[in-house]
Order: sequence, then C-alpha cells, then structure tokens
Amino acid sequence: MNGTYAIEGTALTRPYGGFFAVNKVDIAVPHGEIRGLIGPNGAGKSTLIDVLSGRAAVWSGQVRMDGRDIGAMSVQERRRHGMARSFQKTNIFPELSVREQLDLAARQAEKPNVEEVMDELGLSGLADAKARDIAYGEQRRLDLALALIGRPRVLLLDEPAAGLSMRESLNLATLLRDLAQRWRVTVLIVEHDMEVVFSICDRITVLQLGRILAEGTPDEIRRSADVVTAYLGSAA
Ligand SMILES: Nc1ncnc2c1ncn2[C@@H]1O[C@H](COP(=O)(O)OP(=O)(O)OP(=O)(O)O)[C@@H](O)[C@H]1O
Repeated sequence: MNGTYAIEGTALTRPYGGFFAVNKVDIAVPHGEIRGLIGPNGAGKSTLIDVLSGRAAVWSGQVRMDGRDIGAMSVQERRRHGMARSFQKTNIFPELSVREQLDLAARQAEKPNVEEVMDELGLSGLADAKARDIAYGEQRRLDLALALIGRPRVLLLDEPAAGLSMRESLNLATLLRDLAQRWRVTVLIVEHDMEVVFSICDRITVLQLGRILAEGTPDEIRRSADVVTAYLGSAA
C-alpha cells in the first residue's frame, strides 16, 4: 500500500442547483490517521462525506480507497469494501433493542462482531433495551456502534458528538481515538465541537464554501489567521 491513501478524493465536485456544495476538493487521508473536517455551516462537509461514501453521486472527480477507484461502487459495495459512515442525526430504529439493531447491521457483514462492538462501546448492559428507552448519549454510541460492525477500515463520521454534553463528547472522543488506534481504522470526522477535534485529530482540513481553505496539524490550524477569521473566531 506504499504511496496510497486509505481514502482519497481528487477534484471532487458536487453541485446542487446552481451552486457547488463541493468544488474541486482534493483530500487524502493516510492509513491510521484521524482527520478532522471542519468549517462553517453550509461549507460542504456533509456533502463531501456523502460523495466519499457514495450516498451522493460525484459530478466529477475520483474517489479511491487504498489506491483503488471506488467511484462506481454503491454504498453497500463500499461498506463491504471496508468503508462505514455515521449520520448527523441518529440513524436508529426506536422500537428495536440495541442488540437487534446491531444484529441487523451485522447480517451483511463478513465479521459480525456484535458482542465485541457492544463491549467496546459500553452497550453490553443495554443489549435488550429498546433504543427509544436509552439515553441520548447512549443512542449516539449506538450510532457509532452500527458503523463499527464488520470492523471497517475507513470510518466517515458526521458529527458523532452532536447534542452531547462536554463531558460526554470528550468521553466519546477518547473512546474513538483508542478504538481507531487498536483497530487501525482511518477516520474522517466532521465535528463542530472544537475540543473534540483538537483533542483527537492528527490533521484537520478546513472547508469553506465548498473549497479547501486550509489543512494542517491542530496547532497549525489553530494558528492560521485565515481559519480564525473564517471559522474559529474565539472558539480555539
Ligand atoms: N440534498 C441537497 N439538496 C440541495 N442542496 C443541498 C443538499 N445537500 C446539501 N445542500 C446544500 O449544500 C451546501 C452544503 O451543505 P452541507 O450540508 O454539505 O454543509 P455542512 O458543511 O455539512 O453544513 P452543516 O455544518 O450545517 O452541517 C448547503 O448550502 C446545503 O444547503
């Protein structure tokens, strides 16, 4: 895999109506890296995740995993190929138990690691509880658990900490960092919580109006005048 990236997008472009939600974006995440994707509302972060995951068709550009062009693969094929994603809003069935939802996700997985995932995410004690009856923070962990079924090699996360308290967010971030290292998962994470982003990401890409504004280590991003003006303000 020398010289290849776990996930790579080249000149990705996706218009909606008369404007480009993602405009000639190049992004390349090396194996094992946790990459943050930040930027103002409407910058194109979710659209970029949609395009990489196959949920939205690309208008032009290429998507590669481990150097292989996966642009023609469906969402399901990408999943079987080792790519998983989570969504901004929780994506769970309220009437199913925690274990039932994970079993459902595991039906198509080559490695149906339901017990392992419940254990890793602290959900084992809630296995038989209906999703609607567990706390919101637990529902978000279930969202992450669903994405981790099958031990994906590339994980695309869209605001996994949205709606969590500061403590819950940091707990989730630590859990994610630890798991990503042990399982050697490459992670691209969209997140508005800068505490989370700066604490777990190796590098950060900043999007603005569908284009890349900056990319660098957390320290470089924190110091970038352009990024501070466009997005961070006093948040960093
Ligand atoms: N399905 C769609 N149809 C039409 N426009 C869309 C669609 N999805 C996204 N857009 C538009 O594309 C632009 C980028 O949206 P996107 O959700 O990717 O931004 P974002 O950076 O994820 O924003 P946020 O931080 O608010 O989630 C926005 O102007 C949005 O309204």
